[in-house]
Amino acid sequence: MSILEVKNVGKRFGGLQALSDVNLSVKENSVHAIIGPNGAGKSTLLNCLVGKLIPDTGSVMFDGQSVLGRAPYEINQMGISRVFQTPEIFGDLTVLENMMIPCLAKRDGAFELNAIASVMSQRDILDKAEAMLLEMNMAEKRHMHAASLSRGDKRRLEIGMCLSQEPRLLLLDEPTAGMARADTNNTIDLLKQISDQRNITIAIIEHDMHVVFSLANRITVLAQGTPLVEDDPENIRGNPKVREAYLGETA
Ligand SMILES: Nc1ncnc2c1ncn2[C@@H]1O[C@H](COP(=O)(O)OP(=O)(O)OP(=O)(O)O)[C@@H](O)[C@H]1O
Repeated sequence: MSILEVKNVGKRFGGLQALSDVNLSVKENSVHAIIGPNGAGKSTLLNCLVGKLIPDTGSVMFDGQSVLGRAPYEINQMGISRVFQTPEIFGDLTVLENMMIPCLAKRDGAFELNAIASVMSQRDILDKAEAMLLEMNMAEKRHMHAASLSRGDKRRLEIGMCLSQEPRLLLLDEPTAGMARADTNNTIDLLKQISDQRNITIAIIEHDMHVVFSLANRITVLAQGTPLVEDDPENIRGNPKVREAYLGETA
C-alpha cells in the first residue's frame, strides 16, 4: 500500500519548467530513493511534499489526504518529517535540550525555547528525550553543546529529533552530504536500524550511490524534471537510460 502518492505534479520557475508530469508512489515501510543529476528537480519535488512550494499542477496525497495548500507545520503534524541538508539543531543548547524540543512540541503542539528550563523537571518529556538519545546511541553525549558535535553526530541528533515527533514518513535531503566515509557509514547503519525497527517509511534524496544502494528498496530516477524510470535497485544499476542521464556520474 502506498503512503505517498504524487500525481502529475508540475512546477515552473519563470521560464524554467523545473518539474513536469511527476508521478511517484512510495510504499508504506519502504526506503525509496529519489536520485538524478544536478538540477533534475529533486529538491523542488521534496519542497512540494512538505509545503515549502505549491505545485502549479497535480496532486500530492499522504495517507489518503491532500497536503496541497497546507502549511509546513500542518504537514508535519500529518506525519511527515524532514531532515534538511544542513542540520537544523540549536548549537547553544545541549544535546538533551535539543531532543526535548520535539518531545515538547509533540505533547503540547508548540514550544518556546525559554520553556526548556522549566520542563527539565517534567519527567515524561525528560524520559522520552533520554530514550531517544539512547536509541540514537548518543546518551553519553547528552550534556555536550550541540555545536560541538561532529557532523555525523549532528545529523544523528537531528534524525532523532525528527523521530521524536513520531512521523510515518521521514524525508531526508542528502543526509550524508559533506560527511567523511566513516560518518556516512554510521548514518547508513542508523537509517537501516530505524527502517528495520520502526514502523516508518523513508524517502531519501541522495547523490552518493553507495548510500542509495545500501538503503533503498525502490528508486526513482528524475531527469530534467520528469521521472525517467522507477524500479528496484538491481534493475536501476545497469539501466542504460540511467547511465546516460548521469553522463558519466557514478550510477
Ligand atoms: N526558487 C527557484 N527559483 C528559480 N529556479 C529554481 C528555484 N529552485 C530551483 N530552481 C531551478 O529548478 C531546477 C531544479 O532545481 P532543484 O534544486 O530542484 O534540482 P536538484 O535535482 O535538487 O539539484 P541538486 O542535485 O543540484 O540539488 C534547477 O534548474 C534550479 O536552478
